[in-house]
Amino acid sequence: MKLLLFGGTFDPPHNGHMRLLQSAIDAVQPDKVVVMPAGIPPHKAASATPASLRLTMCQCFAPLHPNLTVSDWEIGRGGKNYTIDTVRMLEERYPGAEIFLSVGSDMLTTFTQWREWQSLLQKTTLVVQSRYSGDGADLAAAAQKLEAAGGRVIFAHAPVLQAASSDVRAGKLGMDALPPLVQHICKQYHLYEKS
Ligand SMILES: Nc1ncnc2c1ncn2[C@@H]1O[C@H](COP(=O)(O)OP(=O)(O)OP(=O)(O)O)[C@@H](O)[C@H]1O
Ligand SMILES: O=C(O)c1ccc[n+]([C@@H]2O[C@H](COP(=O)([O-])O)[C@@H](O)[C@H]2O)c1
Repeated sequence: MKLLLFGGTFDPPHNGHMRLLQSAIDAVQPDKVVVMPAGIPPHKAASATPASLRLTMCQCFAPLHPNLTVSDWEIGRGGKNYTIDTVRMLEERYPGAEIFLSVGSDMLTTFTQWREWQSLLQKTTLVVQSRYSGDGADLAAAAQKLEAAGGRVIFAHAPVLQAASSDVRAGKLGMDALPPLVQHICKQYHLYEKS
């Protein structure tokens, strides 16, 4: 069984995330997809948006695959969430599964800063989607280093959709950058409104 893991802070999920996940699904053709919103991401400050709302907003990904789960496992654990722990949990829950890890450009180029990254490379295949025009050379160089360390890296080739959650939070990106379900929840709970 091929299992595709997509983790993020998702504060909020935006159309760039949708593009990344769709491109990874197209590249991998997984049997199962697990979307994993982080409780506290390892290299960022904790999110001001309640975890329960980020979890609900992640339902926007559900239409992308018939066997997609939005998991509350990292949120429920508390503390900082490291992907190696999540992958170990998935290995126990789905014995024998081939695990693919979906990441954007910034995550590939900083991958060697992740906790136990060498173990993660052994346990997963990275699936990368570019998020900035012109970052191809950086991504190729990062992939080459990871492959030299024994990793497997697949490139998804969807066109870049430049969007960032931080731009939504800062009011630099409007609601049209968000999937309809996320827009609806934002309106309902008055999220990301600038006074
Ligand atoms: N526009 C995009 N295109 C492709 N991948 C993206 C895009 N935006 C985010 N990603 C990827 O999605 C994953 C989760 O990202 P995250 O939830 O941190 O969103 P973000 O937009 O990077 O947030 P922030 O702006 O707050 O840092 C990461 O692997 C990231 O590289
Ligand atoms: O495990 C790590 O050391 C690690 C370091 C940086 C990022 N990650 C994971 O990568 C995903 C995207 O992270 P972020 O901070 O961009 O939301 C999310 O699932 C994080 O838990 C994981």
